[in-house]
Amino acid sequence: MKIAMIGAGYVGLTTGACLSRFGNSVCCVDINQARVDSLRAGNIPIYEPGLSDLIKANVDAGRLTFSSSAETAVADADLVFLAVGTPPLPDGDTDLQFILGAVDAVAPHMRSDAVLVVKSTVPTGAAQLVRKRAVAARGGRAVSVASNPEFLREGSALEDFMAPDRVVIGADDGVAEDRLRRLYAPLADLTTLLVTSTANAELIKYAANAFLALKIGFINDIADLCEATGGDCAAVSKGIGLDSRIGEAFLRPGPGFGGSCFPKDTRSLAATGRRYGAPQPLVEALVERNLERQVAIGRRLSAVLGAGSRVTVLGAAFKAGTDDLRESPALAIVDALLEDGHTVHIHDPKAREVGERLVTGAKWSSSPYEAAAGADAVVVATEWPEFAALDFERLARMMSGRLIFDLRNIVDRNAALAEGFTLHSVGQRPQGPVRRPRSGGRAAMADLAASPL
Ligand SMILES: NC(=O)c1ccc[n+]([C@@H]2O[C@H](COP(=O)([O-])OP(=O)(O)OC[C@H]3O[C@@H](n4cnc5c(N)ncnc54)[C@H](O)[C@@H]3O)[C@@H](O)[C@H]2O)c1
Ligand SMILES: O=c1ccn([C@@H]2O[C@H](COP(=O)(O)OP(=O)(O)O[C@H]3O[C@H](CO)[C@@H](O)[C@H](O)[C@H]3O)[C@@H](O)[C@H]2O)c(=O)[nH]1
Repeated sequence: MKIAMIGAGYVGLTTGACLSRFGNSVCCVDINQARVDSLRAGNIPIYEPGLSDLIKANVDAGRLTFSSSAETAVADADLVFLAVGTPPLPDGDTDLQFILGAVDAVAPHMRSDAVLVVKSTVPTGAAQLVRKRAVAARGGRAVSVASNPEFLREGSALEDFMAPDRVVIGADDGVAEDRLRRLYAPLADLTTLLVTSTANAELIKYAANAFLALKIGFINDIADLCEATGGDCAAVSKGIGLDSRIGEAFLRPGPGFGGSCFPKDTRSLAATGRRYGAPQPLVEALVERNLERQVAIGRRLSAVLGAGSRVTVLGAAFKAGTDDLRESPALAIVDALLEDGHTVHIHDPKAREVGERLVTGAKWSSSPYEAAAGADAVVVATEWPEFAALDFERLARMMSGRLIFDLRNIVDRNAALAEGFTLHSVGQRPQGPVRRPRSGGRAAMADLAASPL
């Protein structure tokens, strides 16, 4: 089939590349000319494992192209996907300006039998709005509109797309349903295909993200309780996760959830609830708690460090496997540390280029060890695998202090303790010898006991 993918960001590029791998002819369109030029020159503007090779293979095979002209790209397309951003408005509701702008750009030029598919995450009712807008832009000619929400995660986007738990097709007419069933047929034996209304498909996407975010918010609160009572949240997560009704996924405590989806989508779901007079108090509370947590963790670190410490933050991206800094808890913690007067050095294996432009006031380094030279404390803020394999002997030689704050519970605990570090993990009381950082810090046993993470 011929596909136009409007929006060549994380979702558009990944989805476009994967669909071209099925043998479809895909044109990814973006209004950002620099992005299109870069893609045409073979430079992929985002980091996503495997994406660069997949794009290259499909471009070489003649199945994947890039354009800034929506008009040309949609002219002979069977399916036109909208994968543009849906950012939050100040009240948390979703800003549909990019969706509606894209509809205006594509609708007049689509074939009469083409299907317009909303892949972006949009509040319930948006597909109907898109349909009305498209019909108006086409001078009254009808158009088939479908909703096909995306569930991929950054950092594992290709595997998630190629082996999804389910594919949700929201279709209010047979043409849209048949076309999308055909499109996803190559995944049919791998997945559960759920065909429902556009309104349900839209609700499923928000409900899924909010439910996963609630699991994280819940375990983060339990982690605080474990720290206060002397429990170990890793054991608690395992113990509850083994119940198949609960499941082990998304029970890792940390610095709060971030990224371009959970924070914005929970706010949007809450806003939709308010708009329809069906309040979502659990989700409202979750949104608040998550913001509070990021700030609180920064403050708790500060309380242990004392004034004017030198702190190394390992990881800036909101999770491992991506260079995406949107709503990253690591950056909220960096901000809190800078505000409290600490000197901050950051290392992230992939996010430095974007990060250096975004975070002023901190110094960026090209390796964890360079970043840790002379530091009083190291904070592991993103779960990059290299941080799970830190060489503590080397760190001990380079650092001034002996404090590790492991906000992802990934460091090699025994290796850290053996080198004389005091280790603060999430959901556990601090472990190891308590030592004063050599410069600037004023950590004491009482402070540490009173200030678990
Ligand atoms: N990032 C994820 O992991 C993820 C996963 C599932 C769903 N989603 C949803 O998918 C949507 C896109 O997210 P993203 O992270 O890919 O966003 P993004 O910001 O990375 O990319 C969006 C792209 O759309 C382009 N664009 C905007 N208006 C356009 C227009 N009229 N024509 C052509 N291009 C246009 C922008 O220039 C940008 O490159 C959002 O609704 C998001 O909530 C994201
Ligand atoms: O046990 C966990 C799992 C995740 N996180 C955090 O939660 C956030 C989101 O992580 P993840 O869900 O892995 O990444 P995303 O790429 O944001 O993917 C989510 O958001 C996408 C956009 O809607 C959806 O498509 C995906 O299904 C959904 O998982 C990150 O800050 C993680 O560090 C935790 O703190 N603990």
